Amino acid sequence: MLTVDGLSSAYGRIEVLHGVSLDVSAGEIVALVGSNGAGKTTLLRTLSGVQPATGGRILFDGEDIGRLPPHARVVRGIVQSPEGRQVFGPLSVEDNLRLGAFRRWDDTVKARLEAVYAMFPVLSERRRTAASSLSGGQQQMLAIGRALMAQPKLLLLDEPSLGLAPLLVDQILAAVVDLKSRGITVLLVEQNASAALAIADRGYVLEVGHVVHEGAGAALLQDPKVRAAYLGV
Ligand SMILES: Nc1ncnc2c1ncn2[C@@H]1O[C@H](COP(=O)(O)OP(=O)(O)OP(=O)(O)O)[C@@H](O)[C@H]1O
Repeated sequence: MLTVDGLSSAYGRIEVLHGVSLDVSAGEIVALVGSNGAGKTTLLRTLSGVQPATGGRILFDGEDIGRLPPHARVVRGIVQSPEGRQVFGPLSVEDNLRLGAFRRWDDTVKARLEAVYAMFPVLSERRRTAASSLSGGQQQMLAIGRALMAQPKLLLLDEPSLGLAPLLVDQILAAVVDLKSRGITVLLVEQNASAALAIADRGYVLEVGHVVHEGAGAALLQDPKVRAAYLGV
């Protein structure tokens, strides 16, 4: 589904991704882990098109999308749920969700809303509430729900567990597994590497803009080098 080949990206003259290559197949959860500042967020932003690539190729369903603007990538099914949730605080939960539907504004919006509410019932209960008054976990559900309204084929999820209590982390990661069972492919960035690798089919470890390890999620979890460097074991 997604092939990233030698991708580079820079802020001004400072390159932070140095020729990253990875693959994501349809139906997989692929985790991208690594320490602070490794370039994980930059990679997701380069895939969704809000950050320009300075080299390399991004193929999605066989098409080179590396020069397409972000909205054209959304139309093709690449949707990002950003780090820090970035919900629209003064707007209601439902209006936040409706904003996610912009790429296809037709009579399926209501059914899509109901599907999100079925997945996250607490959002349904609070549909008229301002997003700013939701808890951190609920805001994360809203951010994921908003991305789902765009009907992603490939969901780019940036740090969904950031700042959440352990019970909520489990709930959010269970939701990610649920997305996979609904046929959505997920590229998941997480600081919480062990939790992410535990639910991932495959994973990549990024270190200062390079892929330094890759493999099955379970294999990476068992790899002594990965455990020592990234899992604090
Ligand atoms: N807007 C920016 N301008 C300049 N440099 C940036 C910008 N955003 C990120 N960087 C730098 O790019 C590098 C990669 O950052 P990035 O946020 O992609 O890493 P990350 O792996 O997602 O880390 P984190 O988990 O802290 O978000 C870091 O050195 C960071 O300081």
